[in-house]
This record gives sequence, C-alpha cells and structure tokens, in this order.
Amino acid sequence: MSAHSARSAVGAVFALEQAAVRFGHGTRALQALQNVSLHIAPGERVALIGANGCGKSTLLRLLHGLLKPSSGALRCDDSLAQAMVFQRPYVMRLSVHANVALGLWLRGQSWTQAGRLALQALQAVGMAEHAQRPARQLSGGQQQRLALARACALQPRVLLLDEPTSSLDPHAKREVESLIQTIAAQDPAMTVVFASHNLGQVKRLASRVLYLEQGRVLADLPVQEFFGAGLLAEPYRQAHLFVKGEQV
Ligand SMILES: Nc1ncnc2c1ncn2[C@@H]1O[C@H](COP(=O)(O)OP(=O)(O)OP(=O)(O)O)[C@@H](O)[C@H]1O
Repeated sequence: MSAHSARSAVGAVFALEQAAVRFGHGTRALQALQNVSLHIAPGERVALIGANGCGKSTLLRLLHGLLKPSSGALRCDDSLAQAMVFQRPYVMRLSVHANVALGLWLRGQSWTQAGRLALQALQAVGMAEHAQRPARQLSGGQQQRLALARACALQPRVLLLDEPTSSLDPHAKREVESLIQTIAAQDPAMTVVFASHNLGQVKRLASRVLYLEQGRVLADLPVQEFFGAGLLAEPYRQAHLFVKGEQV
C-alpha cells in the first residue's frame, strides 16, 4: 500500500498513524516529526502553530505528498484534489495569466481551456485587471493572490497553506487573509490546513488547532478550547510562540 494513496477506512481526508519524518542519517539525523497520529475530516479548518522549526512545514509537505513518512503511515483520500500555497510563491517570468494557465495545461487541459479557467481564477481573486502584466512586477500581496488563483484553478477539495501571509506587509496580510476566508466560505466542504504564527489569524480561520513542539503534537483541540483561559495559562504562556508569534 503506498503511503499516500490508500483511502482512509474512516472517511478521513488524512489519517496519520505514528508518523515520523527524519532528515539525514545516523548521528546527524534530525527528527522533524515524531509520533504524529491524527485524523483530519472533510471540511475541517486546521491551524498548525508552534515555534520556528517545530515541524509545521514538514507536516504540510507530508500531507501534500512532497515527503514520505520515515516510519509510521499516512493514508490520504486521493479522490480529493489538493493544492498547496507556500510562504513565498514561485512566480515564473511570464504574464500573470500564463502563470496560472501553465499549471492547468501541465495537468492536461488544452491551452484554450487552460486560458479560460485561468482568467476565471484571476477574477475570483480580484486579479483579472493584472492578467497581462509580467508576474514578477507584482507586489508581494499580489503575487500571493496569484498563487491562490493558481491553487483555486485546480478546484481543490483540500487546500494546504504554509504561512500564506507571513511574508506580507500588514495591509496585504489582511487582504490575502480575507481572500482565504472568502475561498473557504464559498465551499464549506473544502478541507483547509494552514501554518501560521499569527494567533488572530488562527482564531479567524481555524476550527481546530494543532500545537507542535519539536516535531510532536502537544495539543490538538477545537479552536475555542485552545484559546480558552485554562489553556492559555502554563505551559503555553511559556511557549516560544507567544514570544516570537504575532498576537493580533
Ligand atoms: N529538507 C530538510 N533537510 C534537513 N532538515 C530539514 C529539512 N526541512 C526541514 N528541516 C528541519 O526540520 C525541522 C522542522 O522544520 P519545518 O520547516 O517543518 O519547521 P516549521 O515549523 O515550518 O518552521 P518555520 O516556522 O520557521 O517555518 C527544522 O529543524 C528544520 O531545520
């Protein structure tokens, strides 16, 4: 059974059983994730939070099939199309429109159809007026909108976002976050898993919070419970997140 192909018996989008990811070998091995067991159901909005290096990106990459577990298992419902957006989008030296169309063409659409769907996706993220501009001339916030258009053009049932607003200025942060909110609200059945250092954003977007420390999931709770008074007391107050993270 492939690590990233078998459907979960319990109808989960993702099921991780004692999953670990190690980088390197022998004494130099780094345990980026360990003993991670969890299920993510369709329509959940899951925030991954924790200090730099705690394993958020590694977990997202694992879910997206970019990494395989070194041990343990990942089961994933492959009938659900996935798209991932990274902290800093990769933008090709092409027009905005071609940046979106190319992804669709590479997945087998005709160039005409790819162009049509790309324009629709750009309209959906408010970027149609920039379609013919060189993509590399866009601002950071516009480039992240482009990345969201590229993701949405694939009509994903599962959207993975790795700190989608952390490289943006406050204005662009708000714009891109509200775009993510709109995309998620349009499709309540879409599963969204995102990494963030911004606790306000986590409250606004998430239904469930996974708090990671050194590759382990220390808390896995509904968002209200995570931010409930009891849990914000020790030991969470001590966590790096509240020192280095953004609390707005
Ligand atoms: N390809 C790699 N090779 C070696 N080590 C890696 C690799 N990718 C990640 N790591 C290490 O694995 C650990 C987890 O990294 P990861 O990027 O998942 O953390 P993160 O929580 O996303 O951090 P940040 O908040 O800074 O983005 C870190 O110690 C990191 O240095």
